Amino acid sequence: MIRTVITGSTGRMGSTLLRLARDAKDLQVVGATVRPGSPVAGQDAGLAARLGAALDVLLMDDLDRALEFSKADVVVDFTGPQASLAHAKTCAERGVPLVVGSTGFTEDDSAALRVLARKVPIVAAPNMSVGVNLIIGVAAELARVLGPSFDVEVLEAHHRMKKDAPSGTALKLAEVLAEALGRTRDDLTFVRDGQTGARPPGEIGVQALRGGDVVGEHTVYFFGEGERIELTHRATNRDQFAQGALRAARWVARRAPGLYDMADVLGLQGKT
Ligand SMILES: NC(=O)C1=CN([C@@H]2O[C@H](COP(=O)(O)OP(=O)(O)OC[C@H]3O[C@@H](n4cnc5c(N)ncnc54)[C@H](OP(=O)(O)O)[C@@H]3O)[C@@H](O)[C@H]2O)C=CC1
Ligand SMILES: O=C(O)C1=N[C@H](C(=O)O)C[C@H](O)C1
Repeated sequence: MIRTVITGSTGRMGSTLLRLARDAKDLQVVGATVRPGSPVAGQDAGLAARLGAALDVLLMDDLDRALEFSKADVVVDFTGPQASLAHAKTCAERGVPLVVGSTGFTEDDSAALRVLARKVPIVAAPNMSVGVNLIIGVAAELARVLGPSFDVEVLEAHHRMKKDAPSGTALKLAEVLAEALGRTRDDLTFVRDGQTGARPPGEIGVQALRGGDVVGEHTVYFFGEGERIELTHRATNRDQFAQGALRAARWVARRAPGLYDMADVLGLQGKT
């Protein structure tokens, strides 16, 4: 049984994780945290996360204390970049493996996560659905085969409550496309406004739509002469993200320290 602590447990992802982990036969939820000072601290996690059933785990607003009492094997964190970094520091100090799904990290944040991963195994991925991680590889292969004569663009759409843009998934797609085409992050364009002039060759546009309750949609466009290829992933609920995260939790709980991604967890691209 893998003893699991879930942070951000009353959020959109946290409550999804609680529901799916509660029903998993090989996982035991031994802790659930909320934002420090949250008024729901002390309440039953199941009830507070709108699961409708008591989970016999009381919400805590301090991960270090939750780990002290829970003897967790793994922490699963979908909170936000700054909270995730703080949680990674706590997990590194306590030697507890971590799964990080948060997005919106700066380059410095990512560097700090790499340093912390020297002490503890961390799986970090902007999208934990199997489907998206498969199309990341397909998109790179399409770019390699189609070559520089195709103009490549990334479009994403998310719910109105999303705090960061573009999505971490769109950034990951753009980065692997740039690498496949021998380009750099400097070739990524996020804003087109005013007299932009003709599209520079080699540019990769990344655009974000926000509205309603869109769970997460990503399309890679390959615009050619006389033809256009579109590669799209649409999530219709958050279960696939959460199932991927729990799969990562099972995987990382027994790993050596290091920074891993979902390609490692899924054994993609020759990774075992
Ligand atoms: N990798 C993937 O597959 C996916 C990644 N994401 C990413 O996950 C993150 C969360 O998304 P989502 O669930 O929609 O966001 P929510 O805002 O719904 O959930 C975040 C939760 O974390 C809580 N929180 C904030 N700070 C802390 C803290 N220090 N300690 C404990 N809890 C804290 C928030 O509390 P409060 O409500 O008080 O603010 C909130 O309940 C985002 O970065 C998003 O991009 C989302 C889906 C899939
Ligand atoms: O905030 C969300 O909801 C999501 N964020 C992730 C991202 O930024 O890529 C993953 C997923 O698309 C949902």
